Amino acid sequence: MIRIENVSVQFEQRRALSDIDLTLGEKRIGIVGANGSGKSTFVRLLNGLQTATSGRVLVDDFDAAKDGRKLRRHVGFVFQNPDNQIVFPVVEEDIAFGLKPLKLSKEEVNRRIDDVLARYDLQDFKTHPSHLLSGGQKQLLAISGVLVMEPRYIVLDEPTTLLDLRNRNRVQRAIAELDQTVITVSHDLDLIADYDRVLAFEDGRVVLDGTPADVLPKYREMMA
Ligand SMILES: Nc1ncnc2c1ncn2[C@@H]1O[C@H](COP(=O)(O)OP(=O)(O)OP(=O)(O)O)[C@@H](O)[C@H]1O
Repeated sequence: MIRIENVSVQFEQRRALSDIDLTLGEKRIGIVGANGSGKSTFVRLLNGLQTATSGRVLVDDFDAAKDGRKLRRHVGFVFQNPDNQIVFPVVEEDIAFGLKPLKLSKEEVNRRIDDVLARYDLQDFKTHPSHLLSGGQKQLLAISGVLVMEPRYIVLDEPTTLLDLRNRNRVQRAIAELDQTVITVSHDLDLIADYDRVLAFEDGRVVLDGTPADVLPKYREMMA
């Protein structure tokens, strides 16, 4: 369960989020809103990448202000551009990197890497240069690098923006199969059309909140 209690985020000249108060317990949560409306700032709060200027962020037993390190393991974050997430030149090294702080045995590290690569049909790319993967494969590798840490929540910030239709569909299927609670920021409304709940942001506030069937038509109208 995620509790956001009266949270505001103020950057020097600009208030990015104003008095957000939400309880999120659904398994699939979509976030929509115009450019600059506060979506990324909001999801970055959930794993401590962004701190609240005022208010509290609680994820299960963790308070973002006190338990930053634990929160980052509990809530995995997939960035919009996988090139910002993929840091090692070889696929298996990149996935292993995130596991280092967990101090697992070599066997367990290998088992997790093999499992996650098989899941996304990337097993043949294990020793492949990461930068030679296609855009969709890179996005799947970025998701793999987060999944392998077995977080309880996964945040995806515009996961399909850079992808062609085939890779977009692959990523959509990959998300659908996740056991974790997933929070997805997206301008691609079809991607979140079967989610449990959608929040629409405008000027740092949540202006629509409900099922996709309820929110998405209103959001389309709002953006027309
Ligand atoms: N580190 C920062 N310093 C100053 N201002 C920031 C910072 N990060 C975000 N902002 C501002 O806060 C507001 C909200 O930004 P945010 O990135 O959360 O929007 P967004 O809804 O994710 O936009 P987009 O759809 O374009 O990714 C914007 O006006 C942005 O310029």
